[in-house]
Amino acid sequence: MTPAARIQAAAEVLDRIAQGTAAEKALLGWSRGARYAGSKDRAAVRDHVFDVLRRWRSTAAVGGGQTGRARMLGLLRQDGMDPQTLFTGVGHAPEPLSADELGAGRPASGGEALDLPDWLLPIWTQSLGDAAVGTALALRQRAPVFLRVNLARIARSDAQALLASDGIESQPHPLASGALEVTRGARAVSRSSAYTDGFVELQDAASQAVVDALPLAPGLRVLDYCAGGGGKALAMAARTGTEIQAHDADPARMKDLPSRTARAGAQIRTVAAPEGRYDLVLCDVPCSGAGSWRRAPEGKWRLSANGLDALLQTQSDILRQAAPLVGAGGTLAYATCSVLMPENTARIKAALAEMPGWTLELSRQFLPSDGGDGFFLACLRAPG
Ligand SMILES: C[S@@+](CC[C@H](N)C(=O)[O-])C[C@H]1O[C@@H](n2cnc3c(N)ncnc32)[C@H](O)[C@@H]1O
Repeated sequence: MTPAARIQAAAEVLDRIAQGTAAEKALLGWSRGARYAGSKDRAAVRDHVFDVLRRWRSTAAVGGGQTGRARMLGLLRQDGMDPQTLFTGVGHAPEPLSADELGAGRPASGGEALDLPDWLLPIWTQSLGDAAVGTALALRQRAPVFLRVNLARIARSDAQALLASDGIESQPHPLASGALEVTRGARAVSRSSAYTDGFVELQDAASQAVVDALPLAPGLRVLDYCAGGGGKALAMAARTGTEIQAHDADPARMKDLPSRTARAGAQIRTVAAPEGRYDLVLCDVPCSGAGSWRRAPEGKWRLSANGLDALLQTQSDILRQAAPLVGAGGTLAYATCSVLMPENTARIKAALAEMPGWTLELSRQFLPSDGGDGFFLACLRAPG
């Protein structure tokens, strides 16, 4: 496919997304009907689609309309490219721009320019203060690809060398002890021997930093209460070298955990009903995902004020369920991939008000300006 044909394809996929189809489904639908498209074409169309999703409002303003075609026009204009060199109508390129289209479009402003929903702006500003604009703008960019080196089995520099033998270039990232930022060859990671043999995992650097900050030690009784796919459980197991228990209200979310555990050579036991007292219980709760909107930008436009309220309720409920599982002097750790104060410090403040004798040991907000996604971690110590 030519670069112009990829733009036409992305515009069509974006139209399906605007009609309510999820991005992954819309991309799959397109690629099933596009047998002529090679892997580089699919990757390029996907990149265009996700670039627009991150900048859904501003591309529409700059492109002068709500269609996929207008948004692609806006994207090209924002990126300083001349759309007329691509909108030629030749081959599978988009049709040439009409006089109306050439005259349409205006600079984005306010929430549009930040690519945030208007209802969220006051919460965003209150949550982030001086970092509000910079954080919103960072979430309009593509996320770096980070790996977590399985330090239980290999040194970071040896993992780098192993990746390099498969053509993958990386550099250590200061945010976490095992973090590598992939600088070349990211698409080859899942086929590399370093990955298939369990020496590296895909995990955001701030997500790794959250685990680095937990009071973990070999032999502690540790429960990942909201384990999901197990990214943090695996990182905890690599740190302790001993068993981690994994639980999730929806056990189906943990279906890949046994194979990931085996690949990493880790010890993780899934538990349907956690029993007894633990030294550490991690609650990596469901959240808005506002810290990771550069990776999952649809979440930005799907979130509503009511949806956020429901999440806050769930987060508080989970803290209430998990606290009794923490033994005397043990730690209840609370994590989100959000930068919104109501989900972070405000949730912890509300929880502590209901937990006499508990103390706040650690509270840290990670922002995209630290390099990784936006994450929050708080550690609460049970009365001893
Ligand atoms: C943010 S995800 C966890 C991600 C995971 N820790 C990781 O690092 O890959 C949140 C998880 O919490 C689970 N969950 C939701 N409500 C829950 C509850 N009341 N108790 C336990 N888990 C719950 C969801 O099913 C989901 O898998």
